[in-house]
Amino acid sequence: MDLRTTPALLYLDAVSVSFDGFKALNGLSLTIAPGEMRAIIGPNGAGKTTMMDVITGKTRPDEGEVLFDGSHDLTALDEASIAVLGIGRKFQKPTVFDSHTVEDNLRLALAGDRRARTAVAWRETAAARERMSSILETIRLTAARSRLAGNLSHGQKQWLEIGMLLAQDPKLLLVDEPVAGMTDAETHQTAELLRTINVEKTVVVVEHDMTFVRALGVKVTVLHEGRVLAEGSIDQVSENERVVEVYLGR
Ligand SMILES: Nc1ncnc2c1ncn2[C@@H]1O[C@H](COP(=O)(O)OP(=O)(O)OP(=O)(O)O)[C@@H](O)[C@H]1O
Repeated sequence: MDLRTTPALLYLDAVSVSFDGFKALNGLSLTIAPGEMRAIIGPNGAGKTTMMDVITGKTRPDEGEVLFDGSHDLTALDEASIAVLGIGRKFQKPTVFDSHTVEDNLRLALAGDRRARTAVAWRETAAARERMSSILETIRLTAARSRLAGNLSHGQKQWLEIGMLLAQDPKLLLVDEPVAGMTDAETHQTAELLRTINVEKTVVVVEHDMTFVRALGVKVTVLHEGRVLAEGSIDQVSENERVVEVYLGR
């Protein structure tokens, strides 16, 4: 039995994934501390999505170790068990229910099982109402709580989806390209929103938008060819010649 433990919330060591002989991840090692927010950048095909797929159990690594919250071996768990452990993922494309209000979308997420329950059947306790208000405040949609999700702006839909993730109370949030397609103002607000969330949650965010990554003001990991090319502040990685060559300078 594997009894390894780690103080990191997320620990990847020498993780490799091959697709038909091509190594999408090639000895990727990365640790995320509890309470940290980390930005992951890198050129197309660097392995960012594959890394998220490995963490969430969608893809099994061929080699390497993936530990969560001390000693949970994520390579031995399926996607549902990993979600229950406390890893929530937001994909790039919002998948909110357009014909439901903002509040009902959140109610469905708070109720836990979207398929088995309806918003109407969900009994609203005072504690649940408080959580709803707190999430609406965090995602900046208090004033839009009664609007149909389909009528929200693209940015607001992304925030609603982040709220639906928060409703599941994960320990670790994986956020994939949250500001793609957003206006400058929304991009700026999303950086603030993630910083607010990071007060309570550990966050890993994959993004190409350097203005946004700079606004986050957190440690940056640069992936290239399936492994870590550089790590440090945005200023440190921006000055790294290899990073400029393979990514920033293009
Ligand atoms: N299911 C798959 N089958 C075959 N090849 C795959 C599969 N998934 C990913 N790849 C390949 O693995 C490499 C890494 O892809 P990945 O999507 O992880 O990169 P990425 O860093 O997320 O890129 P992007 O910034 O474009 O989203 C790419 O060359 C991709 O074509």
